[in-house]
Amino acid sequence: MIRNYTLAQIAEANTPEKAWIVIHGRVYNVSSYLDDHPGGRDVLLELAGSDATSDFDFVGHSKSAAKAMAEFQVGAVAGYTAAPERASRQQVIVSATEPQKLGSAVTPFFQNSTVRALVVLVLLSAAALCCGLRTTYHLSEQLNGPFSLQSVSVNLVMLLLLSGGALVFGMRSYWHSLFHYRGVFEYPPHYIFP
Ligand code: HEM
Repeated sequence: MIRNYTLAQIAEANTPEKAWIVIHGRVYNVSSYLDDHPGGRDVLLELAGSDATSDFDFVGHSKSAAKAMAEFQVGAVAGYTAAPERASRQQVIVSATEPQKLGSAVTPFFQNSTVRALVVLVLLSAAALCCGLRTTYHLSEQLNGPFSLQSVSVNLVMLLLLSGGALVFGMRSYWHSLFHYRGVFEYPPHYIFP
């Protein structure tokens, strides 16, 4: 059950012992997090008692930071109307009143996008390898044995195709890591891969 608080009630919670901040309509008590916050305690204390949504978004917090917040939520702002979304950022939190699941900071193995991408890559490589070996086998029967010039060329072409695919995938991830976040102030301490 989510408790609703007025902005006046929240404004009073601006001390280290009771530091409440509003992010996307949710109220968080960050008193116990002040010393653990990677961005420092001062920034949280400065915003205690107020709506920190735009500052929070501007820093470009990661999705895991958004998940870690769940344990600090103490309620929601009564009658909260969302601030306009910044065009350059993705909105991570969807609804102010829907409770977040606690303990969800660890992403299940197959929901992790890097693991998914690796599994797809391994499956595609295995499939390509099977096709390649089969084709090579048939071709080398028709050509002059497995070590003839033609058979070796077919093997080389297959190798180039496979490594080309891996290169494209690698470059795509690298490109994403460089340009997904725009502007120096949104540069995060770690990347979210597609
Ligand atoms: C409950 C609220 C908050 C939580 C749980 C939280 C959590 C985090 C985490 C986990 C990081 C490490 C980077 C990341 O994973 O994104 C971080 C960095 C940071 N946060 Fe917060 N944060 C909160 C609120 C805020 C607010 C309101 C501000 C105000 C501007 C802020 C400013 C920063 C800054 C400046 C950094 C450092 C970024 C860097 O060093 O690159 N945070 N925060």
